[in-house]
Amino acid sequence: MFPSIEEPPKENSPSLMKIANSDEIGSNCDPSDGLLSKSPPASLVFTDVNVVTNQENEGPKQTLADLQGSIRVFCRVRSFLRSDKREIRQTVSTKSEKITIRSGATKKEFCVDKVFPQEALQEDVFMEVEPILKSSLDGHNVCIFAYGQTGTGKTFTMEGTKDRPGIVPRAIEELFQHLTPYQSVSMSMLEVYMGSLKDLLARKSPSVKMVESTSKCLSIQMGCSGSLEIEGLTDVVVTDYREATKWYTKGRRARAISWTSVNEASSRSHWWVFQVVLHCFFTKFDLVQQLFYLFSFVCLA
Ligand SMILES: Nc1ncnc2c1ncn2[C@@H]1O[C@H](COP(=O)(O)OP(=O)(O)OP(=O)(O)O)[C@@H](O)[C@H]1O
Repeated sequence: MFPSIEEPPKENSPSLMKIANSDEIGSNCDPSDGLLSKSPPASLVFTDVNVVTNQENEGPKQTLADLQGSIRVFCRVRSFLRSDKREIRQTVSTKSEKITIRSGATKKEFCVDKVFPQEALQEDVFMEVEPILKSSLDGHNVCIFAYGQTGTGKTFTMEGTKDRPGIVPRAIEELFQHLTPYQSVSMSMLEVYMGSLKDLLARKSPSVKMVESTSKCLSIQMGCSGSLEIEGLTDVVVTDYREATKWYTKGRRARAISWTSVNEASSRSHWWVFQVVLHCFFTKFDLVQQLFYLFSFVCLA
């Protein structure tokens, strides 16, 4: 038996994602700026909450959006690695909402919602993101977008390692902890590489052995509601954290990986999108209906 509501929330019209313009996010923070190459690299994590008109749940989420804005910009400074060849100099200084970068006589300051210094842990980052992820369970689309030059720690922040899990595994775990019997989860993963879209969860064709060559090339279509849809993108239903992790790992392995002069294990996909869809079921006038909300995790290389 699904929960019944007289007036269901207005139909959500999910788009694939909203990519914020770099002028909108943060203050003229351009990671390609030469200054950054002499500093511990910094990457940005954006959370973009699309507020939809869910009257039933407007309260808590609306308060969060009102207080903190629907777009939040975080900047994480990567710690120096043993492999860093450059001379280590203290060219970056941080305050909780400001980062200052010096190069010779030049000084640049950037204001963001939150700065994570070099010593920040994965837990610290997730603690900041968690309330926004939780709010999506109240019926809102959420996009977390990582941006920064190669080797700045985007993959580390989003995925992390087995010992130090990042935002994505923590978010999936959190999602399944709060799932109600009237909700289900499906997921998809795609990569934009060399100008084409690839379905990273596409099932392997028995005749082709290479994972990369089995990834389907997809096209973007405009849906009848005006939303963007990826035609034929594999969407798998997952029932628990373990199954979700299994599919996520499959998608990761299918991604293009190469090395760059600053990152031996660069993801090299120009960007990848991991999308989790929360399906919510309810009855209205004795008919089972469904709404869905999106969590999009985007990593721009
Ligand atoms: N906060 C951190 N603490 C410790 N190590 C880190 C941290 N951030 C990144 N690293 C390490 O730095 C290296 C580069 O990070 P990562 O691969 O995440 O960069 P990236 O921005 O995703 O690069 P690319 O765009 O090339 O894929 C990795 O070895 C990663 O483990």
